[in-house]
Amino acid sequence: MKFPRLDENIKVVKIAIIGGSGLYNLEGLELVAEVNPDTPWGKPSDAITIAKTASGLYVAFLARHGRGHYLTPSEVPARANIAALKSLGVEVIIAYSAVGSLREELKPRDFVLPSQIIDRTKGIRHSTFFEEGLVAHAMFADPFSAVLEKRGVIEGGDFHRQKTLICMEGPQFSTRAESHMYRSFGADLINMSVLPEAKLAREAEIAYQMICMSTDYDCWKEHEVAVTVEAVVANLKANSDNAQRLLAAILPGLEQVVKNGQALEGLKGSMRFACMTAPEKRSAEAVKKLEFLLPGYYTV
Ligand SMILES: CSC[C@H]1O[C@H](OP(=O)(O)O)[C@H](O)[C@@H]1O
Ligand SMILES: Nc1ncnc2[nH]cnc12
Repeated sequence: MKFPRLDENIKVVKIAIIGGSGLYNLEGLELVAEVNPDTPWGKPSDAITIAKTASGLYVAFLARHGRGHYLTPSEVPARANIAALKSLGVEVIIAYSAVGSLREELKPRDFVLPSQIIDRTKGIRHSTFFEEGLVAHAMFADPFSAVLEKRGVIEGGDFHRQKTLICMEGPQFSTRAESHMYRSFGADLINMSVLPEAKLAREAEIAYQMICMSTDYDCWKEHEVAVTVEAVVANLKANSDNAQRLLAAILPGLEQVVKNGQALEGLKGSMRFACMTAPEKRSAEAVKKLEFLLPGYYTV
C-alpha cells in the first residue's frame, strides 16, 4: 500500500507504538502517511506509518524488527528508531514485546506491565546518544514512565504489574542453567528487546512503557519442552486480536495525557541537567548530532 509523505497537515505526532515480534502493523485506524526519516544515527528499522485516531490525533507505528522481521534484536537500529520518532514530535511510546515467563503465574498469552529491568545484553548494542565528546548520565532507576500509571492510562485488571524484565542478548534462547539463574536474580520475564530502547527513550525525554505478551515458559521447567519459535509465534497469533483490542482501549487515555500536556511530567528538561561536559570541551560533532534530538540543549 502507498501513502503520501508526512505533509504540512500533520504538524506533530505525539504518540508512537513500537510493534515487536508478531505485531507489524496498526489495525483499526485510518492510515494517512508513511515516513522514513534520516537521523544522525541512520535510518529506522522500517518506514514509520502514521494513522489518525477518531478524535483527530496522529499515531506513529514502527515495526522494531522491520515488517517481515529481518533485524535480529541486536541489529535493531534503536538510536535511529528513537531519534526518528522524536523528530516527529513523539512524547509517548508504547512498545510491545513477546516475552518468556519465568514465573508459573505469568501464563502464556497473559499481558504484563514490567516496572523494572535487568540488563544482560553484552555491550554490543549502541546504548546511548551521549558519547564522543558529550557526556550525560540519564536517571534510570525507574525505567518506565510513571505518568502513564499515575494518569490512569493503563488501568484495569487485565495486566500483571510490577514485574521485572531481564533483557538477554540472543538471538539464541537461554540455557536451562541461565533460565534458573535469572529466576534467582528475581526476574519475572525475559526478552531480547527492551534495551537499549528504554534507555534511549529516556535520553530522548520520551515517556516509555513496554507492554509484554507472555508467549512461553522459557526453559526453567525441568520436565517440559523448552521454548521454540513455533510456540512463541503460535501464542502471538492467538493473541493478536487481544493486542490490537488492548491498544484501542488505552489510546483514548494516551490522547488525553498528551492533550493535557502531562506526558512529559518529570522528563522535560531532565537531560539538560544530566550533561557533565563543560561547554568549551563539548565536541562540535556530538553537539550537532544531539541538536537533532534535543534542540537547543547543548549549543554554546
Ligand atoms: C520470536 S522469539 C524472540 C524475540 O521475540 C521478542 O521480540 P520483541 O521484543 O520484538 O517482541 C524477543 O525480545 C526476541 O527478540
Ligand atoms: N523465552 C524467551 N527468551 C527471550 N526472549 C523471548 N521472547 C519470547 N520468549 C522469549
